[in-house]
Amino acid sequence: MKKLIKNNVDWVGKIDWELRKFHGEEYSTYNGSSYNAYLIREEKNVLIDTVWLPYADEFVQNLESEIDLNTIDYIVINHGEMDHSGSLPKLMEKIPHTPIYCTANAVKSLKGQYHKDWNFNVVKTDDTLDIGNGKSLVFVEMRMLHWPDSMATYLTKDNILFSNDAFGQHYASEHLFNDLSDQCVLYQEALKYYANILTPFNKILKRKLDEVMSLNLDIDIIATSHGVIWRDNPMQIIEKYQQWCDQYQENQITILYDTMWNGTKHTAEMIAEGIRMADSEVVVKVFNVAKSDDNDLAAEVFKSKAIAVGSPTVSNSMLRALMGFLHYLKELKFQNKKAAAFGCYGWSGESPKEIHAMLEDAGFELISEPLKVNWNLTDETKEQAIELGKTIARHTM
Ligand SMILES: Cc1cc2nc3c(=O)[nH]c(=O)nc-3n(C[C@H](O)[C@H](O)[C@H](O)COP(=O)(O)O)c2cc1C
Repeated sequence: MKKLIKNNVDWVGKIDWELRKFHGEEYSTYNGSSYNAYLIREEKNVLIDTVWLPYADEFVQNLESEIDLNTIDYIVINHGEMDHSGSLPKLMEKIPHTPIYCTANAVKSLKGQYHKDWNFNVVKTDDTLDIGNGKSLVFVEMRMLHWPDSMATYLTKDNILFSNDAFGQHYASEHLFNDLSDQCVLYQEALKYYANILTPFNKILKRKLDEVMSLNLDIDIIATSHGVIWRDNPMQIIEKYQQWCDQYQENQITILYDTMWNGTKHTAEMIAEGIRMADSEVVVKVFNVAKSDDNDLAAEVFKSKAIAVGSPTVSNSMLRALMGFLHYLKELKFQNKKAAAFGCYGWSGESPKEIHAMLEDAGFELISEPLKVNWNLTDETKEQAIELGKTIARHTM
């Protein structure tokens, strides 16, 4: 299957309707995904990226129905990760000498994964490749967005930026274009993708966006490597990225907890009540971490000014779903967010203190001492929970 993108550029990728987990079990993909590869046919024929390994046979067959593989002059690999390069070995069995254009780091990642010494041609930012008919490819290194090997490729005259993982989303969509997609799903998936994949690289991304903007490229289309392609006002997603990479916050406070006998749940609810009493405008959301999806929760934290995090004490520690999630929060390296810890206990009560320490270690600014509730709420501890909510609200107004 192919889809026309513009003039002599076709999408030759794979829509993966059934994908429910990505990166192993790390990333939830309720809306599926796509692996976008592109074929440019000018005086020179160029393939940009491939698709994930399980679809290699299908990909190569489709490509063969489109073009005599021997007439592919260049292959551009924007990023060596398996979901984009996984079909390369199968393809290279058929056209082993075709030059591959990629960054120096992509040579390392491709050789490291596939152990092949293909005809690599290393490119750097501003390098160009003439493809005839007055058009050329311009390469822009995107180091650490999100691997050291990442780059984007710009097609002049057609003004298409093949951005690879940047600006993508895990969203399977029949029509592949942003104007033909469900706008709410698209926005939510783009934000979730940013929060979970790109947040750790905020500072690099900020610099890179400035650099790309300073190139003054006319961009008519942003052809991502996952999800839909931005052709209607493509600058909208660049503008969103400019906001998202700059310590993004909405007027939201999120409470995350786990519980066995609901004491910590009721405490979470009282903290929420206190926040609402102090600030009637703020959006307050409460989630049970063990019953929620970690990636959705990370997106909620991404939107939040502050979080309150609670677990009962179990065997001198916290419940393990929360432990895992706090570890994940540390990986995401959020900045400029406030936090507080709480939890019920029976006799020793280590959990709130431990949560407090892990949040601090994850870069959150702790705005109060941990709240400890013995067994479950009394009038006194209920008031303390409400007061904690008010304190969080006051610190974020
Ligand atoms: C398996 C188990 C282990 C526990 N271990 C501890 C502990 O080490 N220290 C402690 O203070 N309380 C411990 N408790 C007591 C709980 O922290 C207490 O029941 C608390 O009120 C539960 O809060 P929840 O209603 O939010 O689940 C334990 C409870 C259970 C069920």
